[in-house]
Amino acid sequence: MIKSAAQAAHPPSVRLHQVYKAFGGKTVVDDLSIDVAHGEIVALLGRTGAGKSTVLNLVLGTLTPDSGTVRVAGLDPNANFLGLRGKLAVSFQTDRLLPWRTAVENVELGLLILGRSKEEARATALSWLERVKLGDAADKYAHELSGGMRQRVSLARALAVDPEIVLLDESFSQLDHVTSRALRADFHRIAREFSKTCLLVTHRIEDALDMADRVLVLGAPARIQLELTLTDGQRRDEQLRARLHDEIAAALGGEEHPTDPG
Ligand SMILES: Nc1ncnc2c1ncn2[C@@H]1O[C@H](COP(=O)(O)OP(=O)(O)OP(=O)(O)O)[C@@H](O)[C@H]1O
Repeated sequence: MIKSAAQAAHPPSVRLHQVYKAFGGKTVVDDLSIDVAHGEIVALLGRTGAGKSTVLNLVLGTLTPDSGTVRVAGLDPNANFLGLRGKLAVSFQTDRLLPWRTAVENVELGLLILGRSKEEARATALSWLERVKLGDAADKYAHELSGGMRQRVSLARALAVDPEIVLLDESFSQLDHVTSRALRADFHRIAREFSKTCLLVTHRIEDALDMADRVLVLGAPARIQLELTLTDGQRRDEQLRARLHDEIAAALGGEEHPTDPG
């Protein structure tokens, strides 16, 4: 990968070095090393059971490696949970919105927890809802929003605290193809505009091809089987995309793997 000046000036935002993890004698992560540079978008693709969630939990610090090291913004995430507050944000497959709060109240919650004033939190939350094209829905409750809109609120909530690193855990997987494609495009635009470092975990090839600078295909146990890089110009080249799609599908094990035709 060619490094930008910003990337060259920063240490990797996320670093896994020779990480090994087993559950009950079964190896799930096997000698995995990944560096995600500042501002880079990396997709981890793998079949069910490949260990994607385990890798994500290691980055979140909710799991510790049996051996090897994990660093997030230079910190051990397991030992520095509070130190990473506000630096690391996650968006999950389900939106996890609080149903008794409106969209804007959901987005401002993280800001209030970080100690921002009510006025500042409200203004920041509203600006993020505008960026995800939900300015008109600020006062609606979750049950008044579609699945795609709820996921947009969830992304606004993750981004509003201005994290250095955003983790996406199958964030677009439950949405229909048209909705998820629009959301991926908007997320990609925002991530670029704000130079966010993103690690996205997905089983959908289209998620990776639409957003990632680098695609890592994991075999089981989690070990890199294929690594591809993709520029924004290349991702718009339909022929190249089709070829990369096939290459990734083959590495994932062909037709057993769910793909996204949309
Ligand atoms: N806490 C745990 N205790 C025991 N086994 C676990 C634990 N967490 C994960 N595993 C096992 O590790 C393997 C990898 O699971 P993981 O959830 O990381 O895979 P995944 O790629 O995220 O799969 P999916 O796409 O289905 O979520 C599976 O065999 C799973 O049963």
